[in-house]
Parts: sequence; structure tokens; C-alpha cells
Amino acid sequence: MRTLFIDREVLSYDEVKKIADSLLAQTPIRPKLGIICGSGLGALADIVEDRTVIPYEKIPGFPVSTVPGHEGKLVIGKLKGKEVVLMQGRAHCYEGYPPQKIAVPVRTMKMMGVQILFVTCAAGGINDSYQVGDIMIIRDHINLAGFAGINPLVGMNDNRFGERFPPMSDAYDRQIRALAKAEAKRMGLDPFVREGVYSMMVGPNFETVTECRLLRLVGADATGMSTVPEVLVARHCGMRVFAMGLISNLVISEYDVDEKANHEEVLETGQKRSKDLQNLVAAMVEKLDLA
Ligand SMILES: O=P(O)(O)O[C@@H]1C[C@H](O)[C@@H](CO)O1
Ligand code: HPA
Repeated sequence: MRTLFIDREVLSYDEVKKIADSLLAQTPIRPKLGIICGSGLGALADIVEDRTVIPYEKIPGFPVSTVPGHEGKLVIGKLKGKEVVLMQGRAHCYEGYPPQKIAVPVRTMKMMGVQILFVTCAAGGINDSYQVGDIMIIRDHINLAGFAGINPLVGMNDNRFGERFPPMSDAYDRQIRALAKAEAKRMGLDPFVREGVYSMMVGPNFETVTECRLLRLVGADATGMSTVPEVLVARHCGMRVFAMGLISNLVISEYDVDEKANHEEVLETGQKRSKDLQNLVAAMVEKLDLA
């Protein structure tokens, strides 16, 4: 297969199938739900039972996480009795991976039988009403990296993965978002659960003040460096997607102030909210219809 990017980073349908088959051979679990854990959110793996844990280095073709807060392990097991595969940490384009490489774990999960993908991330709050520790259910995204041509679907399209021109107007599943809001309310988490628009730039630097102001102007409520490529690939291959971002910090949108965004704060906020996120995900999974 030829692409505009580095050919050897694009795995063919058969190559992805081989990875999926080799993972399934290591476990009796047949996952219908996939979960990707963002920066500092890997504690979600603690609620998975009867686990098989496979480090990404041991999965040929998988991109390996190189960033603190991303353990880099695939956890296959049961959550509330449902069979799941969870990525404890992810790889990002800013680590040097072409977006087509970020596609590999998502397509692998699809070929393992996953129908619904939960994507989580840490994000900088842009919306003035947001506070650190809020959980933002993602309603839509702005693929700013895509504006610069960074999109995992660029290249020859293999129709066995999905169609050439997938729609994205309904990328974030309305029913699952409603379930998240209902469960958050039932659990008393609603004071800090929001719903908003996530924007993605590649990073790894945090944004300038003027970039933050631009993001606010174009309608972003929070910004990050991930999630969008995974969502594009998941929708391309027909998965239902739910995504949420933990507002791990507020972006700096005033000139000449002393505060600075930093990864330590991002990880700390993840730790502080980890129980709430575990409880919310567990409650949602319990109610989710995974035929
Ligand atoms: O993987 P996510 O998007 O959760 O991680 C965010 C973006 C950067 O990797 C990092 C910055 O602190 O957190
Ligand atoms: N900007 C971009 N990505 C992020 C941020 C941020 O402020 N916080 C966590 N991930």
C-alpha cells in the first residue's frame, strides 16, 4: 500500500488481523468494548478484573508510549462482567509517530471484536466557566492537526477498514453521551461534568497565549494533543465512540503572567479525579448494551 507518509508505518489489513489474532490467542476474553486511557488516567485499568496484561513492546507493530503517565500496557479482562480491552496509555504524534501508526491499536481492537470505543484524555480548559478537575464529555472536535495534513486516514484507502470519505458530523455517539450525563447525575458528579468541543494540536509544546485565544474564538472548550486521530480511525472502521477529557489545567490566555502549563499538574489532576473517573466508567459500562 502506498501513502503520502512513511509506507512501513502503515499496516495492511492482513498485518493488523495478525496482531489481533495473536492477542486473542493469549486470552479467553472476547472484548466488545475498548478503552483508551489518557495522561495520568491509567488507574482506570485497576477496575479491570481477570486481566491479561501485555506491554506494547511485546506487540509487533504497536506504537510504544514514551511519555510519563502512559504505562504502555494492553489490559484485557472484565469490567462489571463485560469483556474489555484497555490501553493503559497511548502514543502521540508528537512522539514522532506518523498518525497512521496511531491507527494500529484502534484497528487492532476493532479486529478483536470491539464495537464501542471509550477514549479519555487530559485537556487544557479554554472555556471560562471550566475548572481544573472538571470532566468534559466530548460532543465534537476541531482537528487542527488535520488542517496541517496530519490525519491517520491519509493514504490509499482499504475499504475493508472503512469507506474513503467517512462522515464525522455524528462522531461522538449521542446515546452514550446521554448515558454518561445520566450516570454522572445519578452519582452526584454532575456539578463538574461538562459537555464541549475538544481541539487537537500536535504538541508537544503547550499553546501560546494567542493560540489559546484563537482556539476560544473558533469554539473550542478544551484543547489537547491526542484523541482526534483515534476517533477518526474508530469512526472510519464503524465503531461507536464516546470520549471525555479531564480538565487537567486551565490554558494560559493572558499575556505576561507567571503561571505556566506543565505536565506535572496534568498528572496530579488525573490522580485526584481517578476514583470519580473509575466510578463513572464502571457505571456506564454496567448499563451499556454490548450484544
Ligand atoms: O494523552 P493525553 O492527550 O491524555 O495527554 C495530554 C497531552 C500530552 O500528552 C500531555 C500534556 O500534559 O497530556
Ligand atoms: N494543552 C494541550 N494539551 C494538554 C493540555 C493543554 O493545556 N493539558 C493537557 N493536555
